[in-house]
Order: sequence, then structure tokens, then C-alpha cells
Amino acid sequence: MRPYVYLMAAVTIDGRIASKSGYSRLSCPHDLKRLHALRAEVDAVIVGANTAIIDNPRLTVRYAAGRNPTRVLIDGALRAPTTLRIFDKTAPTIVYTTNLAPAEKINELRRLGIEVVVFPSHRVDPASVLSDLYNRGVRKVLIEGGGRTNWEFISKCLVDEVIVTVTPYVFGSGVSLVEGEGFKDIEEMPFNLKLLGVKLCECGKEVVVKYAVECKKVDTKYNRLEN
Ligand SMILES: NC(=O)C1=CN([C@@H]2O[C@H](COP(=O)(O)OP(=O)(O)OC[C@H]3O[C@@H](n4cnc5c(N)ncnc54)[C@H](OP(=O)(O)O)[C@@H]3O)[C@@H](O)[C@H]2O)C=CC1
Ligand SMILES: Nc1nc(O)c(N)c(N[C@@H]2O[C@H](COP(=O)(O)O)[C@@H](O)[C@H]2O)n1
Repeated sequence: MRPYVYLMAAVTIDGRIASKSGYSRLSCPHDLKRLHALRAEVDAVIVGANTAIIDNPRLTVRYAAGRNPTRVLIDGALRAPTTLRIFDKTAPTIVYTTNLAPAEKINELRRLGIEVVVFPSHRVDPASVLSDLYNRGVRKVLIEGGGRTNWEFISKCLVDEVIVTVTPYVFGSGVSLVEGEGFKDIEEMPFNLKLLGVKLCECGKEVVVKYAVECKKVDTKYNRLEN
């Protein structure tokens, strides 16, 4: 079993979530309120190593009412410095890493009270992350990027809902919403996207688009949700 999975991001009109320099602050204050309201609704928020290192995010609920979710970091080689905000005491944090992680860094994080799960391989398996979170009582998850992490989950049909805010900017290069090996055509996509809604942001400059991810083939082991 796995939790229900949301993926949320703000993109430029050319589909970038960050510029070539790593700049990513795209959302207006209204959109940030939506992000924080969703954080308050879920039990856990997932980010990848680059997002943790570049943004140094808090991943807490500040612009909406509600409790902080558990923060989840996927960091294969455990590159994230222990001084990052994601390791502070404001909310629990779980790190998923691999056998590439230095033992001393794992111990350092554990001494800080961080839960560290080490996969016995060179890769973190996203389906196993979700099933582990489910076993810890997590029923709703928000994936907050970046592009590579989004690919890891969506390419395996491990996302249920995508919420993208299109903002009035163009980067021309940088990080796309989804960054991976890619699909050669729409037939190769393992899912269909069903439009759930479109909303003009309160700021009048951004558009929020919501899609349901419908898997073409349901993997009974990993894609099964609790009913
Ligand atoms: N505008 C927006 O809404 C948002 C923008 N962003 C931006 O996105 C950018 C970062 O995106 P991106 O560079 O794609 O990086 P990610 O944040 O997705 O991090 C990718 C790294 O995480 C580790 N990782 C992810 N999945 C796995 C796995 N299954 N197994 C092992 N390691 C894994 C890898 O580290 P390693 O290579 O060490 O193995 C990988 O290189 C930042 O600039 C950030 O600001 C982020 C979120 C939202
Ligand atoms: N939805 C969304 N819109 C943007 O414009 C963003 N830059 C992000 N980024 C995500 O939010 C994290 C920062 O969180 P804190 O404010 O520090 O709590 C960042 O790391 C991305 O995951 N998202």
C-alpha cells in the first residue's frame, strides 16, 4: 500500500521550475498560501537533494493554518549539509539514502535526531519510499520537487494529482518540471492526465492547473491506494 500523492510546483510558461542559476521563486503570495494549505493537509512533504541544497527550504506551514508535515529528503549520496533548515527541530525529518552515503554523515544526522533509511543499493526506490511512509502512518504525501525527483515518482506512475501554477515568466533554460530519461512519445507515457480544473489565481497573473494521473497499467503491489 502507498499514500495518496500530490505533486505541486510553479512553472514558467516554458515549463521551468528553476532558471540556469537555480532561481525558483515563481509563485505569488496567493499561490504560496495554496502551497502551505496543501502542506497542512498532507502528512509528509518530499524533496530531492538539489532542492534541499539550493533552496535550503523549511517545508513548514507558515502562510496557512495547520500543522507541519514530516519532511522527507531523498539524497542518494547524502550530499545535504547537516546545517540545512530541513534538519532543524521545527518538524520531524526522514532521509532516504543509499549505500553510497558516508557512514559518518549517517551517524551525524542520527545524532541530530533525524531518521535515516539506507537502501542497500546505489538508488533510492521511490515505490519503497512510499510504502515505508505508509507503514509509518503517512496517508497523504506532497512531492515538492525538483525536476529529477518529480520524474522519479511520476515516471513510475506513483503520483495521483499534479497541481501546476503557470507563472508569467520565461527562463529559456534551467530545470524543467520533470527531468529524466523521458518518454519518446505520448504512447510511452505510462499514464494519462485527466484535467480536474483550471483556476485564475487571485493575483490575476497566474493560472493553476490540476490534473489527475491515471495509470495505464496498475501495478497491484505499488500503485494500490487505500480505499
Ligand atoms: N518552482 C518550483 O515550484 C520548484 C522549483 N524547484 C527547483 O528545482 C531545482 C532542483 O531540481 P533538480 O536539480 O531536478 O533536483 P532535485 O531536487 O529533484 O534533486 C535531485 C537529486 O536528488 C537525489 N535523488 C532524487 N531521486 C533519487 C533517487 N531515486 N535515488 C537517489 N537519489 C535521488 C539525487 O542526488 P544525487 O545526484 O546526489 O544522487 C538527484 O541528483 C532547484 O533549483 C529548486 O529551486 C524545486 C521545487 C519546486
Ligand atoms: N509551489 C512552489 N512555488 C514556488 O514558486 C516555489 N519556489 C516552490 N518551491 C518549493 O518550496 C520550497 C521552499 O519552501 P519554504 O518556503 O522554505 O518552506 C522549495 O524548496 C521548493 O520545494 N514551490
